[in-house]
Amino acid sequence: LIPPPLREYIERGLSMLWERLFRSEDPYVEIRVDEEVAGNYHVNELYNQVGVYLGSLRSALNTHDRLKAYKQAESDPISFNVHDDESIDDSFDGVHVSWTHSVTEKGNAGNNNASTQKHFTLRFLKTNRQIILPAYLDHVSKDCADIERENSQRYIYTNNYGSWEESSFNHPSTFDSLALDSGMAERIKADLDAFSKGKSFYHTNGRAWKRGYLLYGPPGTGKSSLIAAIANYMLYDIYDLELTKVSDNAQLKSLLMWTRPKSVIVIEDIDCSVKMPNRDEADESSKEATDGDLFGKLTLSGLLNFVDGLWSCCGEERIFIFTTNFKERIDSALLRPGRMDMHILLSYCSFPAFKKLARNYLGIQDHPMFLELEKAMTQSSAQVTPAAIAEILIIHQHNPDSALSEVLAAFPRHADATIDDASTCKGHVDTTTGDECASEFSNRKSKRHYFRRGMSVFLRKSRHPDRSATSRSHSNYLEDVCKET
Ligand SMILES: Nc1ncnc2c1ncn2[C@@H]1O[C@H](COP(=O)(O)OP(=O)(O)OP(=O)(O)O)[C@@H](O)[C@H]1O
Ligand SMILES: [Mg+2]
Repeated sequence: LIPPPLREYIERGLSMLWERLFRSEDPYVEIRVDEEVAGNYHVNELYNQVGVYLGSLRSALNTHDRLKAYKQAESDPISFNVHDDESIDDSFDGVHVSWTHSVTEKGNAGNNNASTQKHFTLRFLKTNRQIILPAYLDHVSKDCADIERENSQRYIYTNNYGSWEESSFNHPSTFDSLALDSGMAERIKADLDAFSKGKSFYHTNGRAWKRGYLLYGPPGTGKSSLIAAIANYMLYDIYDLELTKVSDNAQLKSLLMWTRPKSVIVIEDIDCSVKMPNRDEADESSKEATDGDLFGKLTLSGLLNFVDGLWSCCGEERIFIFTTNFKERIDSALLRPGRMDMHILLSYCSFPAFKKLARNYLGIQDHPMFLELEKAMTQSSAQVTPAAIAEILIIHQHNPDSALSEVLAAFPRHADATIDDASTCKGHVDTTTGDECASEFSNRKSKRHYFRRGMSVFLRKSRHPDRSATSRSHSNYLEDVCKET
């Protein structure tokens, strides 16, 4: 409970008193971290790490009146350091330590041009030696690595047959920008936190340090956005594995070998990426190998080994994420715990999720229409995706009243009667009009992607009271889509 500067003052006083009374040795340990490694004039990496670590400590802001502020790069946060020869306090495992930075004249000894020598001194009580050494210095070093990773560029890799191609990853999605059902973001973040701190847990229990998530739900409910949010939260790189560009199991294994730790490995639309023979068929295939039928192909067991076999332990701290619009189409072997530990349903927009979208897109926390909207959203059977709502909000971002009226119109009381009962359409129901769907299509991703996945679009009838007009506009719309494709 004693503030660190006062505690240090008391400790110093006691130590001087002790020395006077008993002429005993200094009760402190001092560790000096020089800028140069003595003798070979190389930069001491630990010196740089201590500088970064101390710059990130905010405690000095409350305790020191003279501080130095700096930024290492434009995009970096502002860091603070105390002046030379002033000490900065920290604590580790309940133990108080202090750091001082000093600059001393070097004399002529070095053959390096610099005339001064810089160093940090770490000071703590001898009685705490076991706690501080080397665990505290390891902690400083690891924290510095995390800070640097936070400020450094991250990458998304896509596979081109046997190799990964890299691009900068700058997706802005975060848990804060996502509209999810209440409590979902917190549950996922808690799971991620437990995973990132779980190295010893996984090792003690003989498990590979990895985690698997299955994200499922209709198109436009935020699966891809959630992947980006997870990568941003964890500060991980992303490996986006396109199974159609993997020729066989051996290639899959080699791609896995080239992934780095602290990464998210993603397979989107796992149900329809490739037609994979299942395990029985694959066993049969070994008999048929001479026919060349399934020989050298990608098989389900190859994929299972990718996620969960011996090879999956070759790198550590990795998260596997699969997405699908149709969970029921996925082989249950892929979904079992240990492969996919959490199954996360992303669904149509609920009122709490809508409120988040309204806050993010319109900057409003509340509105007189919210009550009516909540009623409409809970009572209507219309199923509207967050993507469709986001589109409406973007169009009317400067006019919250019209934005909310448009959203309200998407939730008619008897929604069933307003959705075409098109027997040929399967899957996702989208209550946006054809035009809105078209803009959603072109905004979101390539049409090829949609058609490859066999996505169906429902076109709403309510805006077209005359059924023949509806069919006409629908077929025109579909023709347009095909033409564009
Ligand atoms: N839950 C959400 N919260 C905020 N925005 C969302 C959400 N869902 C979708 N969106 C918006 O809709 C766009 C499309 O979402 P996203 O690509 O993440 O959907 P998806 O579920 O991956 O769809 P698909 O199954 O077609 O791949 C995003 O760019 C985002 O702006
Ligand atoms: Mg997606």
